[in-house]
Amino acid sequence: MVIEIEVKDVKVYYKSTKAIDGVSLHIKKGEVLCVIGPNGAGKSTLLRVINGILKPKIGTVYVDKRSIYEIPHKSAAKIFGYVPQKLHSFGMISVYDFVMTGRKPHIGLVPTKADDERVFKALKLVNMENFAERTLEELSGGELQRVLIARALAGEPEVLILDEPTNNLDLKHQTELLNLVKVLSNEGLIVIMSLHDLTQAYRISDKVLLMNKGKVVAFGEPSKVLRADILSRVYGVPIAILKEYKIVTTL
Ligand SMILES: Nc1ncnc2c1ncn2[C@@H]1O[C@H](COP(=O)(O)OP(=O)(O)OP(=O)(O)O)[C@@H](O)[C@H]1O
Repeated sequence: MVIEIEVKDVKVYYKSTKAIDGVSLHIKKGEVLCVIGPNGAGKSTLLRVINGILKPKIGTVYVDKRSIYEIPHKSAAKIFGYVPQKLHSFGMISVYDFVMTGRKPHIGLVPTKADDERVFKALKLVNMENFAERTLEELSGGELQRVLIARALAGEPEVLILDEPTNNLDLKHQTELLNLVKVLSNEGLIVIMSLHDLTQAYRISDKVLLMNKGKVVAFGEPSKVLRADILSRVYGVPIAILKEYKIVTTL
């Protein structure tokens, strides 16, 4: 089981645009890290760096002190489960076959009964077990989001990376997803996710990383990062934190 992920002084450029400018962080087994910040802050880019999809120009990600770039691709694929913000294209693939692609790093020549069981277990975790035969095109936005999460879970990851996972989800499914994240982290998973809902970030996180313009503004315990003065400055709107820790704009 992965004990620790460390990101050290990462810089990412898209052509000449600097998207990430010297970001460092660390997170341990069983912890939930929420990455927050305004649009364009660099959250999605950072998540793609952490899971090895995007190689930074400078800096490294370490998995238990080992550079991610030294880990063989198949081993890395077993460690990380990634749920992107959106799926750019998909053909006429069924939900079942799509979720099975999450098993790829574990499958030998052909999927076994154990792989089949894993796929159904993952679908069940997101309440999508009755949609296995549908094609992805036949799903609503929220259903598709839950299938993307199932695909990541089917791979039995040790580090789960979720890019705005509550997007498209109704209140019930948002709550269920966040509860699932808590259960998984209690089982020892490292969960790293970007969120726009700051109240949810406060409730779910062990650590929060607040980014703006590619840089870290604050990193640490939720109550130290999610402060009205810091948030108002970064988001550019007056923000209040209510007694029960509900973060609202007071514009
Ligand atoms: N493929 C790309 N080519 C060029 N610039 C990009 C590319 N992807 C992202 N960027 C730029 O990099 C910066 C960081 O983008 P990123 O998507 O990481 O931000 P984000 O914090 O996830 O934003 P949002 O909250 O809007 O999803 C932005 O200025 C964005 O315009």
